[in-house]
Amino acid sequence: MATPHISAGSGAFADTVLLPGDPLRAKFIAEQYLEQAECINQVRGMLAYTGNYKGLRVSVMGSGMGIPSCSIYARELYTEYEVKQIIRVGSCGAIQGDIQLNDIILAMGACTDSGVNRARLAGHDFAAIADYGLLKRVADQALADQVPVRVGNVVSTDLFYAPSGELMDRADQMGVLAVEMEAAGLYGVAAEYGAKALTVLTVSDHIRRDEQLSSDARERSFHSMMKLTLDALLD
Ligand SMILES: O=P(O)(O)O[C@H]1O[C@H](CO)[C@@H](O)[C@H]1O
Ligand SMILES: O=c1cc[nH]c(=O)[nH]1
Repeated sequence: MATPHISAGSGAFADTVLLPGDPLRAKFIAEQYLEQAECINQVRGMLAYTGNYKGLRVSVMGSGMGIPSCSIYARELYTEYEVKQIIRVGSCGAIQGDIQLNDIILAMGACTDSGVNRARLAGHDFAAIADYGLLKRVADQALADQVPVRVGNVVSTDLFYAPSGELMDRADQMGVLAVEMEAAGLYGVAAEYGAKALTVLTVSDHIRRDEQLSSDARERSFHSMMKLTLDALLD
């Protein structure tokens, strides 16, 4: 059952996996939110845990940074561990001027400068979209909890340090809310394997303004996003 990247045994993952980029955020989520959390993977330091949230069995695992790393884990979780749905819980940089630090964004769709989804669709554009049922669950939970969220497009870039701002300028003009590095790849993998995926993001910095959260806050805060996402999974 073990894969080249995951040593967990058969049945070790729950049907639902939360997938932050940072493996230490995965550890923090397991320690803060899951009862009886058990560490089920440490290969490459990509920590994974399974435990219970208010009686629901849930797993959480780091994906690493960028579409290639995230795609490896997503594919192995869907195909080797029979995971049904993956929810990325990530950080992002705001693009639109009216978005503030710590705002929550639900990525209904994800643009990208990566070639992975064109490779999947014979060279053509693939509309990388969230699973509607998962998206609606989290949006409804946000409404019920009176947690403001923005729902829309993000852009998943290959380069964190881009040589020019052209892509961000065009994304801004086209209403793209934020930039991160995995959602479009995750949605492509989910589509390829007939599985479900959603990306929920907390704004950690603003690409137009000199504003950013510390690395510690990126690892150990984001409580509003975590509670919203986990509560949305309950019946
Ligand atoms: O905080 P995570 O979930 O890693 O997400 C964002 O942070 C990393 C870049 O700093 C990229 O992975 C980007 O998508
Ligand atoms: O990918 C990312 C994540 C956070 N902030 C950015 O500017 N880019």
